[in-house]
Amino acid sequence: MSPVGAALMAAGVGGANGNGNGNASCVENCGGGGFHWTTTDTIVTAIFVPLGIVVLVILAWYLKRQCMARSRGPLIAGGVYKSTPAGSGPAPMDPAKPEYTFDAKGGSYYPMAGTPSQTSTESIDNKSDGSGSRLLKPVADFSNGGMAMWRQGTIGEVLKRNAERASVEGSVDAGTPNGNGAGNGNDYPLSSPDADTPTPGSQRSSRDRFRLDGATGNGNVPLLFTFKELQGATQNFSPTLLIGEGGFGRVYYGVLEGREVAVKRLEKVTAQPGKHGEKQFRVEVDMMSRLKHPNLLEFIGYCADRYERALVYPLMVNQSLFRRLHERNPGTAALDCHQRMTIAYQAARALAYLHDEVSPPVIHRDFNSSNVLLDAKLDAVVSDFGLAKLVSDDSGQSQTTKLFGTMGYMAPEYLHGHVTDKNDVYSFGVVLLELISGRRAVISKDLDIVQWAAGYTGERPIGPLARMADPQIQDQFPADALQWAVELAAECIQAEPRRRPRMADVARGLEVILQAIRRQQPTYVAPTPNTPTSPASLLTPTDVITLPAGFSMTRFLGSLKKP
Ligand SMILES: Nc1ncnc2c1ncn2[C@@H]1O[C@H](COP(=O)(O)OP(=O)(O)OP(=O)(O)O)[C@@H](O)[C@H]1O
Repeated sequence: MSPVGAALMAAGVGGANGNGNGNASCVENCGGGGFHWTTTDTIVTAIFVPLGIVVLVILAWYLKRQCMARSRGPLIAGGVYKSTPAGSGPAPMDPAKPEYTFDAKGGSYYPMAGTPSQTSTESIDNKSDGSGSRLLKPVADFSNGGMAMWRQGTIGEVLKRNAERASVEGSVDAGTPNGNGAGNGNDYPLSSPDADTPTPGSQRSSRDRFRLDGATGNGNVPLLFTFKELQGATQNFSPTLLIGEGGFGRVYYGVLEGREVAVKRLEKVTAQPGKHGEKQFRVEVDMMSRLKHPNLLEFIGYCADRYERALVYPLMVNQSLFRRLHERNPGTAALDCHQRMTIAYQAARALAYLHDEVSPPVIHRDFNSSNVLLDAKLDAVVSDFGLAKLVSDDSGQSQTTKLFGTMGYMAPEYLHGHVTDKNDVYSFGVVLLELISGRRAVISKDLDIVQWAAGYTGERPIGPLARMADPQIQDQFPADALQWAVELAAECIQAEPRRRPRMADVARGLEVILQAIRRQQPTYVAPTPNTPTSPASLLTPTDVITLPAGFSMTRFLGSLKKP
């Protein structure tokens, strides 16, 4: 029997007569034990071999496509992924030894370079197809939502236009921002020197051409800016307009189409393919596009122009809570206790939204007083989702091999790579202690605020609770409100994550504290010019809580716990 006939018979395709002798039309003697090529074999070979090859090619293409679709889930800074069933997004892999390095400048931990992981994102990050796709991929890969948009062609069209424009405009000379900018301490103008001057790109409005109308499906519509437009908005990233500096890059004051903005420019060096900052950029854009809450920093848009990456936010004129508490200009009033607890309440609401109202939930992972920004009315918004982590499994827990975060704010279990929303609760407790005491999270080389507070919360009695309050507000902090605030912080910073309250319950606790402060100060008038949110607007009538005699914050939180 011929080899083809045997193979087909084995595959049940027919063509052989079943007795093992092959076809009658042998051109040669069919006897003997050797292989003989027949006319039928030739015909069958001519038909089925090419057919088989076509089937194999189609199968390979289909499998590759499936893999790519799976690898394009939402990306997490430093995330390590494995394939998961389509639509479920990436799941973190088992933990390995945490590898991280400390950035002295930003006081933050970042993953060490050169720790490649065999992951699906790796293939995205390191693929160098030379087709200009580095410009395209980051946006296409932002999220599952981004993938859907890609399929619909919405983002695809925008990116195509962007790529065309980039090739027409050629390389934009970014200019190098003066490295000797004054850093975090810079004051900056509160109105643009030439706010009415159109930006170079604004004669062709980026909004008109690049608006991704409805693309994100959640009402947040990020705008795509050219690097040239951002150069125009920030006087070519002038050092005199430097607002601040973080682990991600520098933040500049700017004016875009008449609106005052903060432009966060990714350091050129970290915008190179495969570097941490690039991933962080994608995560931040992804997060910002999906999330919308009055106490989360609004996301205006971004720039992904060749190797330049930048994010555009509304300007928060009172900058960060950290600065307001710890680096206040001499002429600026200290925050009073009502303002402090209002800020805590608003930040708690933002975290509760991330944990409970977003699907899948989001863990901020780097909540600290630098990431709480204050607007003109001292209303707080939570910022910096570059380190956020999407929770992808049902338990609400995940493990990470890479650590990000800020010294003094990281929960003990987080240092072992254990990531849950309770990490944020711990960090929130630290910020609450900062607000109460006016002390920094890291007080000295050997003492952090949690250790310091232990003395007041029972472990190491060192004085009356009143002494724990910032001396600038000691007189105005009602004793009961202060006690409850300290109790609330103590609940949040417990070593055992499961014992910490949920952020929604923390927000309820802060409502009680605000009520107590307002009871004591019924004619509360905020210091000008920073008028806080009207206290009444914080609580709806149904939110008013009736306190029993001997109210205890700990018991109150316990009563809110879900069974
Ligand atoms: N939208 C904004 N409006 C006003 N100031 C801002 C705005 N965004 C950032 N800043 C200022 O710039 C500083 C640096 O911000 P950035 O988010 O880059 O870093 P960070 O949060 O301080 O640190 P990291 O990114 O390392 O966590 C902030 O501390 C804040 O003072």
